[in-house]
Amino acid sequence: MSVIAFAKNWNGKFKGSTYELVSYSKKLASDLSVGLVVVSIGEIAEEELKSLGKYGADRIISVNDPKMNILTSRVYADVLTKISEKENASVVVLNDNNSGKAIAPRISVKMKAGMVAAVQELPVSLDPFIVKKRVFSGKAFGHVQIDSPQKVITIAKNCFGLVEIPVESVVEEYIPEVDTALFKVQVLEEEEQKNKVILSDADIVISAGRGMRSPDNWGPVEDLAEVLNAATACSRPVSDEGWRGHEEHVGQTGKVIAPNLYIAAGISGAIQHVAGISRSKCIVAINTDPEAPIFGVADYGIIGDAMEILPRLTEAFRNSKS
Ligand SMILES: Cc1cc2nc3c(=O)[nH]c(=O)nc-3n(C[C@H](O)[C@H](O)[C@H](O)COP(=O)(O)OP(=O)(O)OC[C@H]3O[C@@H](n4cnc5c(N)ncnc54)[C@H](O)[C@@H]3O)c2cc1C
Repeated sequence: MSVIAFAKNWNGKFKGSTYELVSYSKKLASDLSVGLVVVSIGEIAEEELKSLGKYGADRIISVNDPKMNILTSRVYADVLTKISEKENASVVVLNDNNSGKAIAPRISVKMKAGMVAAVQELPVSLDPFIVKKRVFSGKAFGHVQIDSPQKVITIAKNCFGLVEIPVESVVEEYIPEVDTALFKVQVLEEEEQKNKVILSDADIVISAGRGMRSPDNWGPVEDLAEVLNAATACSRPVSDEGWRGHEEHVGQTGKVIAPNLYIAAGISGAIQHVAGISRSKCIVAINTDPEAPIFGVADYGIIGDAMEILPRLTEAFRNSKS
């Protein structure tokens, strides 16, 4: 028996969320008294693979096939299912990011395994297997029991953190036979967004809402983001109005993010907005209205005009950096 963890790489590099996935999966495997097998797909340097050893990945299967450098969900799901069967997996763990969301349900169908997405912590119980996740747009937690012999879970960002258990990783090369029909639809090229911190990966997010009053007032938001090497985000009306692009919209109908620091300027804190940011480790709200609901979820609140406060924060961070 084993726990399988899918370690996605981005152009041959792992991210912090991959190391968190390995930390989580190592602890889960140890609680289940089974081995951990970390699977990497696509070309990647051995040194990068071995960096997973810091978090307890003693066994790594590398599907080092250039045909699989760009993620194709049908192909990746097939590869992971074949490896899960070969390794007699009891649980398959993926990150709850775009890749995990695309692959996990396919593995679940192929393996006839029960699946739960965006798990918040280690299972509440191993037998029966019960996991905890947010439900009703983050307003409540649900405990979900998976009864099938094999299970597939995706884990929410920042649900476990990084736990170092340094081991010497052993890397095995393995390329399973994949039906050529699965390559029918292929991503030929990926273009990376340049000079911008990607919102879903960002540790710090500066977000603004309708309180900024006009798209012309975004300068202070971008200045603070630049000083803090942060991503920018916005509330839904802001993107609906076309003040900012929809890729920045967070909330129930936008992106769900979990940065270490979320600064919300001129955002009222409607429940639909909070649904996308409540997993942030620290929320700082700037609002002129002391009764704004955002202060109910914020760790720190600043009552005042965002147009005045954002430049002062930028200046203070700039000074403290120099
Ligand atoms: C089905 C559904 C789904 C939705 N999904 C989402 C979603 O995914 N994401 C989302 O964001 N919303 C979503 N909404 C909309 C949501 O209900 C709110 O209307 C929206 O979040 C409000 O955006 P806002 O806070 O920017 O604007 P407002 O509610 O207008 O708030 C502006 C805030 O700025 C403050 N302010 C004004 N001037 C200043 C100033 N100079 N300095 C500082 N503060 C100031 C005000 O006091 C106020 O609190 C959804 C709604 C529905 C019905």
